[in-house]
Amino acid sequence: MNRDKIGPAILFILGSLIILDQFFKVELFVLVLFALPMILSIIVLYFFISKKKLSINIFLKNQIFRVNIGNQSIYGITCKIIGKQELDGTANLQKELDALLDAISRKEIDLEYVVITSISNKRKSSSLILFKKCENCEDDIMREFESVSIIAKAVSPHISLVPTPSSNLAIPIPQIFGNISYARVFDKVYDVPKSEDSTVDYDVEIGDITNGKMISSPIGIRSSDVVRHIGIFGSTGSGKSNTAALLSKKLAEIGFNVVILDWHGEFKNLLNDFIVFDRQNIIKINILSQSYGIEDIVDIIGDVLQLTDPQRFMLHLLLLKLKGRPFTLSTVIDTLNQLDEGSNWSREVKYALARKLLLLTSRQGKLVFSNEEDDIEKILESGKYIIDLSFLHNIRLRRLYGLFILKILTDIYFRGKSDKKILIVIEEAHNYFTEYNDFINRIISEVRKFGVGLCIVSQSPSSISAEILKNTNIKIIHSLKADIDKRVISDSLSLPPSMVNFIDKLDIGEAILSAPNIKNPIVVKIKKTF
Ligand SMILES: Nc1ncnc2c1ncn2[C@@H]1O[C@H](COP(=O)(O)OP(=O)(O)OP(=O)(O)O)[C@@H](O)[C@H]1O
Repeated sequence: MNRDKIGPAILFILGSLIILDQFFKVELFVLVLFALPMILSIIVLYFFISKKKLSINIFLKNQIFRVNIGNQSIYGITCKIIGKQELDGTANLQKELDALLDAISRKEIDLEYVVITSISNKRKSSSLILFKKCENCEDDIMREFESVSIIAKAVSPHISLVPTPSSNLAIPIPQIFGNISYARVFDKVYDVPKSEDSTVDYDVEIGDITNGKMISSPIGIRSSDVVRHIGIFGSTGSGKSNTAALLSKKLAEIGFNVVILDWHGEFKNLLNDFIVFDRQNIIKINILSQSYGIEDIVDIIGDVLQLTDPQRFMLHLLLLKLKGRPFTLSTVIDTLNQLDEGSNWSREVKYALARKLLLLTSRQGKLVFSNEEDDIEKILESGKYIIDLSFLHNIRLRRLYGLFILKILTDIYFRGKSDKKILIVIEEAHNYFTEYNDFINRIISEVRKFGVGLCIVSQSPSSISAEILKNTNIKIIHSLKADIDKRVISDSLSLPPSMVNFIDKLDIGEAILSAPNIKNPIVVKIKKTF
């Protein structure tokens, strides 16, 4: 029976007695004699029933409270958040509190946390309550409190958490806040990585789920998702190369061909069982080879040398005419001269094109572009290779050579010449992007169905084309410092605010992983390759 039914019940009894009195002319004191016990028994019944329904019983042990509600128990602990200001006022308590709550929000546990800030005229105080629905779990609560206290010491040296004793009547919300006046209505909503994510299926383990302090279960990606392309992003020194090397090693172990286009020549130190092509062992490319489609060659040269449309058209004509002749400075000039001299317009285009093509016939250009073509398809047919591009000092030449290798490799797959899947790692990928990215944008969307997975590695996701970002379905985000990069990544992943705040706080080797096999992005500590 609830409280608002008592009044009507008593009125009903009184009304019935008055009617009885009218009909049977009973004495008033007899009526009162009847009515009183009835009313009393209703009140007693009410308290008895309501006590049975909701028994709240607060119990205290080591500052831990237990609240029994019906047959459920909640265990918890309340702690005052006490901030101590330095004498010279240098402690940034707000920042420390944010860091502490950030760290707590990353913990993967089944406890609930509530921050309560009470504000009155005289006092302002904040406290943290951690609690859990459970039975006999004082020890769990105490352990959690100790772990939170350790985190507080590490991330917020001027803030301490002091447990508040509860009485058996109430769980007090503390009134005094250290030696400073401090209150804040906390407005952040945290989306804590859920432990269910640890049950995802994967066959390429890359690390362990972490909350920044503790490591929980191992996690990885599915090799079947590799052809949906991988993006590894992070500032210098954040751990990108290690992650790319780890993926290369693991995928090679399960039968992928792996080719790394190594911009700075650092991978041979990370993967010493890969075959290395470098200055001593250069793969030579014949641009005029019969087997390469002219459209792709025009796009690659046009993108890297930033050719205008008329120059691209002229290049197309030039390549058609040059077929079967050596690609040397004199043949290029000769052939250009044979092309229609009809108008001033074409003469200007010709000279501008000839000037830009000088790069390919330069001393460095001749190291990699040659008529004595190597059988690249044979060389890279199967296995694991590092192609060290760092011996090419001219950046545009390095970019050209890298893209030609990419084209030749993808052609092998387009023609169905390999039944093994391949991972092509494009290190320092931002270097391949210019104002025009026709070739690389086309490749990334086409190669997927042919068993080719691209792994784009870059310290500057904001310099990568939107097309590429959209097409990398597995993203591994190491610490990023520049605001523009953080924004580009958080927009492309629709990251929750707590994770966005976190991108620049990740430690070396830590990364946010977003992949088709994982429901929500999670923080992972990547394994070290060696
Ligand atoms: N998962 C990891 N665990 C522990 N240490 C790591 C991890 N990943 C990288 N490191 C260490 O961090 C340092 C930088 O790593 P790495 O070269 O992979 O970073 P990077 O982002 O590729 O840097 P850069 O852009 O300068 O090439 C190295 O000393 C490496 O040993």
